[in-house]
Amino acid sequence: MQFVSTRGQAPALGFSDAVLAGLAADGGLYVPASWPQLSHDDIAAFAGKPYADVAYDIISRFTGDEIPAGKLRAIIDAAYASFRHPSVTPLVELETNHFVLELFHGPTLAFKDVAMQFLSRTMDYILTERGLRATIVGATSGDTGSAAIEAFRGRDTTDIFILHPLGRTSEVQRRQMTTVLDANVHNIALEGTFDDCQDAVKAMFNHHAFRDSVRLSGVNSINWGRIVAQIVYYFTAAVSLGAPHRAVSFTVPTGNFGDIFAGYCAKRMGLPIDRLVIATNANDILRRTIDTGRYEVTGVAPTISPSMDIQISSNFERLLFESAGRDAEAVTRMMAALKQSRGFDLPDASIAAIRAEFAAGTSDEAATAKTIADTWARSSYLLDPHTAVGVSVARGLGSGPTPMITLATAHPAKFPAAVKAASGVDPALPAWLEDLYQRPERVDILSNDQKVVEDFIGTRSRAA
Ligand SMILES: Cc1ncc(COP(=O)(O)O)c(C=O)c1O
Ligand SMILES: N[C@@H](CCOP(=O)(O)O)C(=O)O
Repeated sequence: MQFVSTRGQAPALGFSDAVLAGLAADGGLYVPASWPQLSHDDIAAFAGKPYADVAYDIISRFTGDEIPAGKLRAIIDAAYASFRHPSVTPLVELETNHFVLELFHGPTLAFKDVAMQFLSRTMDYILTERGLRATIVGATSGDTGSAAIEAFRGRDTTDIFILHPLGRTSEVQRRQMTTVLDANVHNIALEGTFDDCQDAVKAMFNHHAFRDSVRLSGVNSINWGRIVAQIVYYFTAAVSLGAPHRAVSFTVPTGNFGDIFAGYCAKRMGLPIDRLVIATNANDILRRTIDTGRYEVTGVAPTISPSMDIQISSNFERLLFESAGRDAEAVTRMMAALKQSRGFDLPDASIAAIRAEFAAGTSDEAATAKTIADTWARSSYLLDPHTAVGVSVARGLGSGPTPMITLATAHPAKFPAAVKAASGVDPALPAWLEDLYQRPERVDILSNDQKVVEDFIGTRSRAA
């Protein structure tokens, strides 16, 4: 399987090289050269299978023969053994025909663990085979960072540098990152927003001398190795509700568009998905884009779902590529306009193609808090604020002909202040994190200056 860049100027790469590259050398994102197809019978055969079996079936279609079967199987088994639920990602019925897919049973209590536990082991394998060491960088609004740090801590092949926006994560999220004191882990609190952190990471990838000098690699969802692992739970969830014999719908709390793009990939691979619904908080650039056909960046507003406080939604570029008929020049023009004037109009054919696949809705702060309160009162089920954005939007659409599955992207205990304010309930951290508030922290505060950040990383990376 080869992977091509959405901007068409970087060489096509195999799975291992695409994973190590993270972002393509032309600034684009890697996507598979073609979509593997699963037949009706292939999908039906997933019924009743353990999560790791389905994961192996899906992921091996992308890795081809680059990772030996036994090794890939061992990576997947170890990744999902770290989850505290036997089903890995269980489905819970919230109300008639509306389910939540609990993606938060991994070590850091957010859906990011599903991909990160796979990606860290895969990168470690590739680097060890090649006798190399790499510098991992990542931007986080809270969850990617904690999942990545947990997954990469203590690994000999990598140093990991995570940039989070100073003061804009929940305290639990920050402590999950800053209390990990392994020598290969570096936390940077940037004086800026999440978008500033993401810009800094992308700028490092586009600074080729720096990129090469530290052998840079990324763990944000710009890395195809993240998306591939997230495709799996769309299949397991849909099959447990009767796919491929009947279609299902998904509502996805959305920020960087990685999670819902994985749902789109599952559909392209043959999974019968009826509605794919983008749920945004007040930072609603994607909902506005679907409504108006114009992608327009405004300021970021802090919300009670901080991990979705994002304006520049990096994976949307992958969808633009698909919706433009894989026209890399058109994507390059749109991305140049975004950089220059903070916005662009989608070509008519692209927006029509996107509207055919996606619906979108926004839940404001009051609606999100009310959804947490109502769901607790009605069903004794505690939602985290990100999942509540999804549930609120899904409920607003009303019930359709197919079951609706809302992705539960984080555990409520990651956002105790917001959850308590909405429901009166103080969600407890699980036993393995009980002493989180007593653990010492280590973090460096840096100004939002590219050179400062690169110097910091360059002098500490063991790959340099
Ligand atoms: C808890 C939570 N929900 C939803 C999202 C949005 O997911 P994505 O960025 O893949 O759209 C994030 C961050 O990415 C998150 O941490
Ligand atoms: N919400 C994310 C933002 C980064 O998203 P990613 O999926 O591209 O890594 C976070 O929690 O950090």
